Amino acid sequence: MDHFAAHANGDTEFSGGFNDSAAFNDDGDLGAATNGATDTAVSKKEQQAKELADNLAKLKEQGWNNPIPFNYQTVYGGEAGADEPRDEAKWLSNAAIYEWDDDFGEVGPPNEELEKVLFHGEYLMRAGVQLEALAFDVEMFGPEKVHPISKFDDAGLHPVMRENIRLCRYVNPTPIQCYCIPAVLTGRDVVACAQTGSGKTAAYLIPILSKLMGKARMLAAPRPNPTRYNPVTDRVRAEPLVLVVCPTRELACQIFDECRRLCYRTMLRPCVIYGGAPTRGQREQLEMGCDILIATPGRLLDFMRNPGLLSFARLKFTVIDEADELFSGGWEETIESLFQGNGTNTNADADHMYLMFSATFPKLARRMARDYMDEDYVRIKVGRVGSTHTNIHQDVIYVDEGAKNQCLFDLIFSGGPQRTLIFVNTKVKCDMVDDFLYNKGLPSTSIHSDRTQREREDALRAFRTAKCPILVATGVSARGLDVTSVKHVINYDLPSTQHDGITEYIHRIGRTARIGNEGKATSFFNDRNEDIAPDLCKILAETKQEIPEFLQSFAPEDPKNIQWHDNTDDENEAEVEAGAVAGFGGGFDCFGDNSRDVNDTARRGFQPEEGFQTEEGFQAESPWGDNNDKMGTW
Ligand SMILES: Nc1ncnc2c1ncn2[C@@H]1O[C@H](COP(=O)(O)OP(=O)(O)OP(=O)(O)O)[C@@H](O)[C@H]1O
Repeated sequence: MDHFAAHANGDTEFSGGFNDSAAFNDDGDLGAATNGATDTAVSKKEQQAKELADNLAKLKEQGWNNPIPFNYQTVYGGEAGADEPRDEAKWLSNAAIYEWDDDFGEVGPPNEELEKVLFHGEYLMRAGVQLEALAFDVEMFGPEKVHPISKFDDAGLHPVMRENIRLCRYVNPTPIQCYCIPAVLTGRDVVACAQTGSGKTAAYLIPILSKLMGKARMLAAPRPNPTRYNPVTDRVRAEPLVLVVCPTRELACQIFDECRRLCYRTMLRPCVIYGGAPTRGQREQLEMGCDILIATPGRLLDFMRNPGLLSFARLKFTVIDEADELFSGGWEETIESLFQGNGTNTNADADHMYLMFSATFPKLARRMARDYMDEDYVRIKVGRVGSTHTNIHQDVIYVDEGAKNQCLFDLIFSGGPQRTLIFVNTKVKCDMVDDFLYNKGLPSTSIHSDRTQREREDALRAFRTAKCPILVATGVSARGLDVTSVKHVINYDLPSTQHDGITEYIHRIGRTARIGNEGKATSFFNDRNEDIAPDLCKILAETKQEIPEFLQSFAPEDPKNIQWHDNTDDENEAEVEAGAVAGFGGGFDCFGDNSRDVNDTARRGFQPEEGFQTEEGFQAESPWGDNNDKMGTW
């Protein structure tokens, strides 16, 4: 039964929903019912109610908030997120942006209300103190040396961008930012691989937007003044300067969010279009003008079919984010047509820059880089492609399939209240696990691709605001999720090697311990997961985690010399050896010695912000904020 449906009915009695807790009752032998069907039903119901009441009391004592039923009628009525100003809009594509008045000079005046929404929300991600763990070796390949920055102030950024970075509380650039920002500023095409949660979005948005600031008046298409906008007479065609394509709706919304912050007080107008939400609102936003367009590929194709609505004639930057995901999702033709400009009237000027970001770097991505990017494109690699960092404490425990639910409950209960993300491998299981937890009295919700976009946005909002601090998700739907204070990721199911195996594992656990914070990942392992065991052990060894006894037979022989064959970064392919790949292999190392460069500046550059933890109402390491013991302050 659909847990959401039960919630929608306001069914707080916990009756009627899926509940397999009988499997864990002390005397849960259903066959022992001898007093007739009615008696059994009554006593089972009573027993469940008692069990639930006990659970609720225990959970409450521990600090968990009560499960909150969703009421989608109310949500549709517009009350959603009323206590989270950030998401006041019904759809994230309509979230507030800085509205530029023609009367402004070069830079618009502050807007206090919007500033609060964009920069001061308690649910915004803040850097933690364990930033050293992100100090990976950085390799850069390209035709000439690009000097990495160690401070944002050294990058020659537009003053408004510097101010917006300060408002975001980004004190120092992350390693990928140290390299990517100057590379983009020098006008080169860039291909970059970096770990999850390492600030890739800002690594391309900061230099691109900074380059456009001050030139927007000259480059941007004419647009109506929003303060005097008449939707009947003033509509324009959207002619963005920047296009960002990414694989998931949630990621598109997150990039849009970051863009709203970094465009603050400028005339650059960001818009986001993504599937599942009504096209109308998104179209209306484009008709008010659009300089930065963030899009998922399906909705982008839809809108591109209407040249009166969207044109790429002015496009200066095309960014492909999570390229590996887009390619494995079957979008390679769409991406290729964007690169080619075929039928898209894309501006093909020499100054049109292409950027490609990817956690791994599959063959298809390499071919596109070779075929469509400038010969002298820069390639940046932070750490080993597809690796993770030591801020995540990884545990693997042996759990038989049938014991997973109880184990999950015990694990969550023993961990105490904390934002927890649970991954399963199928949509059906996603609903089942969510229902199980909810019926046990835990505040959970779930997200997967069969949910409507309305439900997906609401589930994420509930998770972000900790109304439902437990989110059950399938891997695909939670890819790229950037939610503050996710303290525990649980792989209820480990990903199989047929579904991206260890790469998927890395993405999943990367939802915790982001940007210098710490977190925990627990994976349930049993005989069904043997396919992933060798790679899992390599990751555990590489990140100096304990390899449990039952996995010892899969442990790498020499933990100091782990061999990876991830097929993402094979420099020895014939084509590369033949020098056909410009920029790497065929190109030469930017640092002159044609070998790997380890840049200490970048390693030292990313330091925790002084006083960050002591700031009122915020503790980098605590989900609770100062002196708080309530869920509401997550
Ligand atoms: N220099 C910085 N200092 C502090 N926080 C930062 C900095 N740069 C980015 N962030 C924040 O870090 C978080 C993670 O960034 P982002 O989502 O871009 O990571 P990512 O590398 O794209 O991760 P993933 O691969 O998992 O999608 C975001 O909330 C972002 O606002």
